[in-house]
Amino acid sequence: MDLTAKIIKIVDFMGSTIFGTFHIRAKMFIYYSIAVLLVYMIIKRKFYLSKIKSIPCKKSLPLFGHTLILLAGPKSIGNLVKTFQQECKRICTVWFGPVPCIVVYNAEDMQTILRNSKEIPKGQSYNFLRPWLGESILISDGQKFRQNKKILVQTFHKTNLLDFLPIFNDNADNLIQNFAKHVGKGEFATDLYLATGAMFNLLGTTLGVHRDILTEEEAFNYSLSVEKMGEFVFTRNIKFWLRPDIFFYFSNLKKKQDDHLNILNNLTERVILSKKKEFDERKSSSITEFDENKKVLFLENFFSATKLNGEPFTLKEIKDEVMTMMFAGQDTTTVTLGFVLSLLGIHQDVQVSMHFIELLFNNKVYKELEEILGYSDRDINYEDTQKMVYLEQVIKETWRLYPPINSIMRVPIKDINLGQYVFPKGTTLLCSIFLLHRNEEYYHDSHRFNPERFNSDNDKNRPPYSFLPFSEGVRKCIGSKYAMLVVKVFLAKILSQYRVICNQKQRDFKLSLQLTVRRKEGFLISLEPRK
Ligand code: HEM
Repeated sequence: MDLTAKIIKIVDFMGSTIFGTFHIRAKMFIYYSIAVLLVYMIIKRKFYLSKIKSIPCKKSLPLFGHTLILLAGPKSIGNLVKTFQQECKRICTVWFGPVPCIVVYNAEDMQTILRNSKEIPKGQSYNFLRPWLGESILISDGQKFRQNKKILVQTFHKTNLLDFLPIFNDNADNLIQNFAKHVGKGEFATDLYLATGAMFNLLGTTLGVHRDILTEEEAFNYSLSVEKMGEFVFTRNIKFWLRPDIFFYFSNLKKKQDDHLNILNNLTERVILSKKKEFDERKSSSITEFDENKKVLFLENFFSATKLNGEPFTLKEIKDEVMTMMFAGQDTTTVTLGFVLSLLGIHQDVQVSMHFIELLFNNKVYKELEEILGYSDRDINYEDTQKMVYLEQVIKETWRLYPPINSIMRVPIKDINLGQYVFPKGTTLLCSIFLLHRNEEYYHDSHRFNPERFNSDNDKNRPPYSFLPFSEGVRKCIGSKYAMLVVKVFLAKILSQYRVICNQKQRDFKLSLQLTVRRKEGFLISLEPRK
């Protein structure tokens, strides 16, 4: 008997075992129930669709929605922005296959959403991050979020940030040494140097370990895996058929994800276990030797803290938080540095204060650094960073054009009525920081790099919730001050040593708008010595 005949026989047998012994009335009952369920689902769907009807939507294909367009990617980022700005001015529905998602990019709706974290929580929107970040602060809501946030915010308090400065300076010097190999030798990709620099900062400041514990290869692999994991999560969101776990588990993407997760898990566990051993030995050796003030923030806070139920945090829970810090803090600062260097490399007028330009543009970055640091390559202290006013404008303008986290997601737990439209319960709201920052309503000539937008006068005139690189409200980034400090130290060190050149035009950047915004071609720059 061939295989097909065998299968038919098995199906026949199963059908008669399930239904054959049933009374005819029982069979009819099952058929009617299925029909009623289908009708109920169709009505429910129609009712749901009527709620989002008033939100503008670009033409889409049945079943596939906008997925094919999203997969092909915009021909240029300018096209994408134009489409949103001209066809759907403030808000629009995008279909990921049969699943709608409301994209928001106006300040008023952003405010409504981000201020109402009780009725519009993160919910299930970050589910695909769970295999990587577990139930960490970035993903959880409610009590678990509040419990973990209490411990984490201590780490990022201003008084602690000052203690991090020697670590930032040391790692910036290490980066300069790596850059030195490329000085005067043309264009090179800075991505992995910047990523490992950002990673070493986090290792030092949150875990209390020096970069020496890793080989160069381990550091590169870890940084690459963080980037890849972001890519996989994004792909799973767009390719709607990979959303259900059952399909994802048998996909090639899952295999690749597991490989990168292994790299991240192994290294993180290794560091946590060695620090835990050190912590326990120090604590038990002698009470007097255990200096509370010297404890390593973040990690040791988790070792000594207890949860709301009085139990200590498990290794898995601590690992989830560490992985979250390494993701939230590494990729974001890496791309910030990459974009600032690229933009300054293009806009030489902003970077260098040549004599005649100085008359037109005072306060340019290099002039400012020269005034603060003289010609010395000494370490940067906190007071120095406070004087870097123009550099701060440049960083903020870079965050406006290329917000590292380009969008965040929320899911309302009840219908949110906004007058002209409704955010229905259970629908993903995608708050696009990228599109908000290019909204002509708030930023005239929005594609142009112009740090003057952030001078003290212009800063006051911007409507609330129109500049959100770190989001806002209860779920605002906890690392915003840390990020500004580390970026200033790194840029001050790089720019006072080297003149940065970037040969691409800004409009030729090939952007990938995944979890973080990046240049697909890499952050390509060349360096010339300053002195
Ligand atoms: C340029 C640098 C950074 C940018 C642009 C940035 C941006 C953001 C944004 C937009 C969010 C909100 C995410 C959401 O609501 O879904 C966020 C959350 C978060 N960020 Fe950052 N971040 C940066 C650096 C950092 C650093 C350095 C750390 C820590 C080392 C950090 C830790 C976190 C954490 C833990 C959250 C979750 C907060 C919560 O859910 O309540 N970030 N960040």
